[in-house]
Parts: sequence; C-alpha cells; structure tokens
Amino acid sequence: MPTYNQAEAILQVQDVGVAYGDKQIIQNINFTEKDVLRPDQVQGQTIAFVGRSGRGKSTLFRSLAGLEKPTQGTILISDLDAQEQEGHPPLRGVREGDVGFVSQNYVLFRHKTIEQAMEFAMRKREDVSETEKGKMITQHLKDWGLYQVKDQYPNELSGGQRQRTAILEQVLSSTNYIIMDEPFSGLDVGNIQNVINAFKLINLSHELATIIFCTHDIELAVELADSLYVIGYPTKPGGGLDNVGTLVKHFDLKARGIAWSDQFSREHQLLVEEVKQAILDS
Ligand SMILES: Nc1ncnc2c1ncn2[C@@H]1O[C@H](COP(=O)(O)OP(=O)(O)OP(=O)(O)O)[C@@H](O)[C@H]1O
Repeated sequence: MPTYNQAEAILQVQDVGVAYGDKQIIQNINFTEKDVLRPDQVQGQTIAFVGRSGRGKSTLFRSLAGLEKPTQGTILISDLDAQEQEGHPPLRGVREGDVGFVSQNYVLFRHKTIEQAMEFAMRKREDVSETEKGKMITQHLKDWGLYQVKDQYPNELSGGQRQRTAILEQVLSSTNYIIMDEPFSGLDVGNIQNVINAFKLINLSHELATIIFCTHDIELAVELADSLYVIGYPTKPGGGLDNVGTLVKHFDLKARGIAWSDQFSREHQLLVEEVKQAILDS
C-alpha cells in the first residue's frame, strides 16, 4: 500500500447549490480535498466525478471553475499569490480564470497554429519570462506528442490531438487547477491512452496540480482517480428519489490502498461494481 500524507486543504466546497430560475439543479454539495504528499515524489491530486446524465456534473464544474456563481455556498481554492500561512497558501474564493476548464464542446482557434495557440494561452502569465515561455511550450509540445504538428491548424489534427491541444492550452494558461468535462468521450483506445499519459504529466508537474474530471467510463475513473465522488439524486426519507443533484457517495482510493497503481486489480474491479451500484441507486 503506497504511503502518503495529506497536508493543507486545496479545495473546499461548502454547501454549494445552483438554481436556474426557480429550478434547483444541485444542492448541499460539501467536500474538502487536501494536498496529497508522497515520499520522494511529486504527486498532484486527481478527483473524479461520476453520475447519471443530467445530475449536475457540468453545472458543478462550471461553478468550481468560477464560470458560474453558485446560488448558495462557497468554493475556496489555494491562493498561490498570497503570503503563505504556516508554510502553505491560504484559501480564497474561486474566480474566473483561476482554474483551467476544458468543456465537453471545447473550441480551438481555427486561425492559430498549435504553437501559436499555446503562446496565446500563456499571454497573461506574469510568473514566467518570455524566453521561459518559449522553452516551456517546446518542452510541453514534445512531452505531449504534439511537437510534430506544432505548425498545423486544428482542422489538420486528429480528434485525439485536438483534445490534447485543448487540455494543454489550459495547463499552460492557468496555475494548478484543471477541470475537464468528459475528456475521454469520443476518443479511440490509443487517444484515450494519450490523454491518460497527459494526466500523468500534469500530476508530476507540481505538488499542487489538481485534475478534476468527469466521465461515464467508471473503469477509467477508478483507474485514474485518487478520490471519486458520485453525484446523483439522494433517496427521500419516505423512499423514492429526490430530483436535485448532490454528492451521494465518496470513495477515497488512497485510504483503500489502490490509488496510483499500475495494475487494475481485483480491488479496483470491486470498487467499479460499488460505484456502478451507487450510480444506479441515485
Ligand atoms: N442554463 C441552464 N438553464 C436551465 N437548466 C439547465 C441549464 N444548464 C443545465 N440545466 C439543467 O440542469 C440539469 C443538469 O445538467 P448538467 O449538464 O449539469 O448535467 P450532467 O450531469 O453534466 O449531464 P451529462 O452527463 O449528460 O453531461 C439538466 O436537467 C439540465 O437540463
């Protein structure tokens, strides 16, 4: 079982709800994720959300990314610009631009080459010099298998290359948080593997790197996540399901000893069954 510790909170969601007009979509969303520490290893966080269609995953994600203000509650993330308190960054309310967001229907710039799109993505980063930016872009394009297509336009790329470009744009533009709404949908096996490799690169890039993603592929969620939430409709006290989404289950793969594993073990498979049941029940 891999040893790990958990340090300060890097994401704290308190009593969040979103309503459109008088239609409540999600409510009572509460969870805290902490910085995971592993000996002799840079380890980011990978948090998965699964649940039936329409239970509010995308709605929650837009709120977590600061793109939509929740009608109730607060979302706090690490404030990396502030002075550290007791050796770690304090928390503050999330704002648009804090979190990279790759939506389900991501759009790439039609008139920019891949390299130009990366330069554009990094234009607001003041923490890196222009020379450093150029070096970072080249290194990332190589690591992500996109260097050979750097002078091409999006319409000249395969679906998988486009997906990786969309993710890399967000990785380079923002600090540590990246949210991906169904990053695997519509990809073939090879391209799924490419995105999995991209997850690994993000995880190794920074101690506080935090990937939040959702998928309908439960095996993939269990393979990649170290923390997994089921969003669904809770059971009403008298039986039957409510019709507002919330977190109905949390599975901590670290505590189960199956996070960061190269093997998909029997324990992983058992967890898949548990997660599927939790989804079906909500
Ligand atoms: N702007 C909006 N105005 C009104 N209702 C909305 C709006 N956006 C989403 N909804 C409703 O909120 C509910 C949750 O939608 P959401 O897209 O968050 O679900 P989801 O879990 O991501 O679904 P899927 O897995 O199919 O992507 C749906 O009933 C949807 O119709």
